[in-house]
Amino acid sequence: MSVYTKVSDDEMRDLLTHYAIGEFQSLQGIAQGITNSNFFLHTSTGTYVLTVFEALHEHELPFYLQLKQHLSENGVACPAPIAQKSGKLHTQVAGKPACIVSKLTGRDTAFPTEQQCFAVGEMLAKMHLASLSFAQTMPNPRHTEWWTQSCLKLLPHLADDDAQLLQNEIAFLAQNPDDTLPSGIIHADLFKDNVLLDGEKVAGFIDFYYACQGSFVYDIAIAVNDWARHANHTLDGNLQAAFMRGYQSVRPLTVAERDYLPIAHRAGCVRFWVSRLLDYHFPAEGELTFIKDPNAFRDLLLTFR
Ligand SMILES: Nc1ncnc2c1ncn2[C@@H]1O[C@H](COP(=O)(O)OP(=O)(O)OP(=O)(O)O)[C@@H](O)[C@H]1O
Ligand SMILES: N[C@@H](CCO)C(=O)O
Repeated sequence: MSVYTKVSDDEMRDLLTHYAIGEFQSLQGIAQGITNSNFFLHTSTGTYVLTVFEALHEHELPFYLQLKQHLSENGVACPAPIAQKSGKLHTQVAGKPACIVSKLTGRDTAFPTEQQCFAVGEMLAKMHLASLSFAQTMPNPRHTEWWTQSCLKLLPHLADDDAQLLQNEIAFLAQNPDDTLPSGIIHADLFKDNVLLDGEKVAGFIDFYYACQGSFVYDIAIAVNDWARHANHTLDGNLQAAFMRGYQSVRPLTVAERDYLPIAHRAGCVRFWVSRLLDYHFPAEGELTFIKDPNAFRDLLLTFR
């Protein structure tokens, strides 16, 4: 149950006086999610989602909330932040940073269909195009420099084969950067559990808290590495092709992007192999980390080499 922060009805009643979304009725904890405390907030005008941030700091919120606002105003399915009467998008609840966003319909899936992969690819392309008119930027905190430094920390903990593979791969990526390819703000973590689906349609992308500047093809590869990945850590060609068809129905890849795609898949594997290895070997004390299998991305990486 991911509700770490207790919020009283009185506090919510007070908070809602700063918003124009009606009177407080009730707050219901959402069981899913790992990092933050999420609630369905029922008011006299409808249901919203309240997120109380357990790790992000208040000064970090405006970028993510303004991004969601920009995307939702530009045809990208994602929660729209609800502004206070003062215009501010974030607030504080129980002394922690918080926000209220619109509630989406739908649920995530562990076993997507081709149609769903097509729809997610299509929406990702819309997000990339919409990101081009977003004026703010955010460096990628988990790219070349991060995985190079993290690798040094991880090496003593890895089996020889894995250590060799990771070092070779990082050296290969350093020689094959993506920094001349079309770029903008990318989601950077568009896994299956970060998309709510309503039947075959995308109800919305959620969890924008790794969004940053990056190449579009890298974002595509991160998503396909999860949406099309079988339990045996290989990609399903049909799901992969459906995702790419959906994406390219909105934004066809350039020749340079198409050529780079296999490398982008390898970069996406390194990114999540490394973060999962760090979670596994260095679980942060007091941090609520649900450890996912690092080898899924090592094994997938081997299929691209
Ligand atoms: N805007 C929304 N509309 C409807 N449901 C939502 C919305 N935002 C979040 N949810 C629900 O809350 C659950 C938890 O949200 P989320 O995955 O963002 O949790 P988190 O703890 O903030 O992040 P993470 O799980 O990545 O650490 C989602 O799986 C979804 O069911
Ligand atoms: N999507 C990530 C976790 C959140 O960043 C993973 O599955 O490793």
